[in-house]
Amino acid sequence: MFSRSAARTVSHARQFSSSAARQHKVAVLGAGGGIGQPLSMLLKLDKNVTSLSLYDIRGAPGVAADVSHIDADSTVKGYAADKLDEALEGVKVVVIPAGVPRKMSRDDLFNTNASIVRDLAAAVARVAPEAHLLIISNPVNSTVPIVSEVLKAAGVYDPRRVFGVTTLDVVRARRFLSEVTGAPTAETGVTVVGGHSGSTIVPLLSHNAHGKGVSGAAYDALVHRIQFGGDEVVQAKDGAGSATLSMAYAGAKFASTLLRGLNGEKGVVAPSFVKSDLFADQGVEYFSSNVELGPNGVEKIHPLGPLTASEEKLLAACLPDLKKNIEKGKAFVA
Ligand SMILES: NC(=O)C1=CN([C@@H]2O[C@H](COP(=O)(O)OP(=O)(O)OC[C@H]3O[C@@H](n4cnc5c(N)ncnc54)[C@H](O)[C@@H]3O)[C@@H](O)[C@H]2O)C=CC1
Ligand SMILES: O=C([O-])CC(=O)C(=O)O
Repeated sequence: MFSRSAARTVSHARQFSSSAARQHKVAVLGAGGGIGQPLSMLLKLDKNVTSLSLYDIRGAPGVAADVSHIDADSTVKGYAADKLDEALEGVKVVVIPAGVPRKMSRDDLFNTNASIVRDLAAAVARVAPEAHLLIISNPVNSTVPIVSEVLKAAGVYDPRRVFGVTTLDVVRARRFLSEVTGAPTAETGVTVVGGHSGSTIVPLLSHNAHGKGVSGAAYDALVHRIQFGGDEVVQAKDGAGSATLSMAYAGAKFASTLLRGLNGEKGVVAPSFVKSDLFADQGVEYFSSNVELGPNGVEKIHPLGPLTASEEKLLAACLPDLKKNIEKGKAFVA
């Protein structure tokens, strides 16, 4: 039998060895922005992040100094505009919220953000070719293909390691369904598939016990609110940008889920916009659906499961738009 103090020592040793197996350096590119700052703070609090590398063309060293005072064990370093390569050295996960937020449609951002994301992806390909890339910068439906094409051209593309972060759609769906039904958010998890903009966002409300009961005008209004939740924030901010705090929460949530998968935890599943065979026969190369996350990133893409007639209709509207967005991204790099 162990004495209490011996048992404590064993438990400390276990904790130590398990945390020693979880050394993850994470970089945030765009860390000085509306999303980047709170995202960096939340990542600092994640016990699976041991080192945080904050980069921006403006202000990252200041954000890093600030975040570094938080009493969590990870180290934090900020990198100025000319220090991108240094910021990426040894990183396992790169989260990219760099770029401009929209004033009108997400597609308006294309011209500015396409080149920002392309250049950052090229640096990742050069310095941290095995990193997992989490793309937040909009339009996600096009920026993910852009990043993938850049990695392909550099000869380092592994589709298991490139993720479009669509978690905010899932977060909104859970919250909005809770508001409609009065059920606690713990019970209103909704899978959202497709892409990340308007009609390409397809919530599968029928897969949730509470969502199943929403019908008629209430169903249409709920679907619309999930698809256009970003607009609510853009309008309320009245020219000052788009969602930042809820997005930082969603980005940290997805990064934390991925890190659990990278650590070998079993059964880690989350929706993400990834290279997918689900609708490849219809020319849609990337698609967001539940994916199982493991030590190599995407281990398995789950099928959508049964759809109602309304969901089939939403999916039919999603696919052609999504295909166009993906092609636009690919054409930009070509
Ligand atoms: N995936 C999603 O669900 C969501 C995506 N977004 C997108 O996230 C992006 C960022 O939004 P915000 O943080 O609100 O914008 P922001 O303007 O507040 O911050 C963007 C940051 O990127 C930096 N930046 C610009 N070019 C850069 C480069 N070449 N390298 C590194 N940093 C660079 C800027 O200096 C700025 O600090 C936008 O494209 C927005 O549309 C926003 C909300 C949700
Ligand atoms: O609406 C936007 O431009 C930002 C975004 O992607 C979202 O809030 O879902």
